[in-house]
Amino acid sequence: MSESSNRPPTSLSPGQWSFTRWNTIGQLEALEIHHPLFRAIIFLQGAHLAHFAPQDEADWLWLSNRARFEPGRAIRGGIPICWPWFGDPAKNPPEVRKRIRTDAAHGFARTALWKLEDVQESAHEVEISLSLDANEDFADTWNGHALALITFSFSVRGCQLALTTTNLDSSPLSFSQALHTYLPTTDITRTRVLGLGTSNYTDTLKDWAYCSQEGPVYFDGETDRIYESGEPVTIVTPSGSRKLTAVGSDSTVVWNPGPDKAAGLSDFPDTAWKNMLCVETANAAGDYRVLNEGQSHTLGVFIGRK
Ligand SMILES: O=P(O)(O)OC[C@H]1O[C@@H](O)[C@H](O)[C@@H](O)[C@@H]1O
Repeated sequence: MSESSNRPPTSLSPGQWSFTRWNTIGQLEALEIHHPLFRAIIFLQGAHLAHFAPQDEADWLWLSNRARFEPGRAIRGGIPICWPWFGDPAKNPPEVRKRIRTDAAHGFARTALWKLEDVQESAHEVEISLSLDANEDFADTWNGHALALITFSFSVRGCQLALTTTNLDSSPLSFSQALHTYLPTTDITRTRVLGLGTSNYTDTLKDWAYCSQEGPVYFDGETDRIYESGEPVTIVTPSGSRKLTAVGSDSTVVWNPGPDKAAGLSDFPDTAWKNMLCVETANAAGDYRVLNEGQSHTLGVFIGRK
């Protein structure tokens, strides 16, 4: 970390923030929020929330100690925004796939530079909005025109993300997406996810077999599933619980790379799979969304205490 300042973005007037300031971390610009009640860090690249914690608490998000903060490189940990497609393009429904012109997973939003739109501060909350105009600048990888606007709301109760997509193109937009939340655990083998116990899911590791969940989700090796549920989930770890409450979502991805995949994963220590899991608030697989010209859809998650 280096070079902390109050450098304002062009769209906002200087000196108006009490708790928010610019910093350069690695090679990337970030907003650091140091509020008396909580702290957070958002990178402009990817509108990527890398840290959040109420004061005197450990970080609520997992961030790899090998994460690299470089232009064009996805940050391993925190909450990457997968948009305007989730996962492998080839595994997306044809309507989503037909706009994608690359093999790269998880869309381009997580490595694109977003624009700061607004910072609102109060004694209890900080709200920060960023936008990405996905126009012809992205024509190498995607055919469409859409606006993504994300608003982060931080308080001592937790953090909320609301990602609104508006189709600016004259033809209907089909897209998939996820708020790819990385969470810490002290022991993945003693971690479980509650709230998906009556849901069906696609197991991407069993040739995309369609399965039924019964009871809590446990982890005993690599796990990569798309659940057909947007119901609240509770993540119980040996050191505490978190509750994720979604809006605009009927799919939830649960992922842990396990030892073998971890060994080949970028910016990821070989043994880190023991101490993290991802629970991703999504519009994935059959839950992709379609917007006509001018229509919007909001995908959101509130990460709070149990
Ligand atoms: O390495 P990436 O592109 O950040 O993806 C990480 C994981 O993201 C998850 O959402 C997918 O379900 C996994 O299949 C994937 O491995």
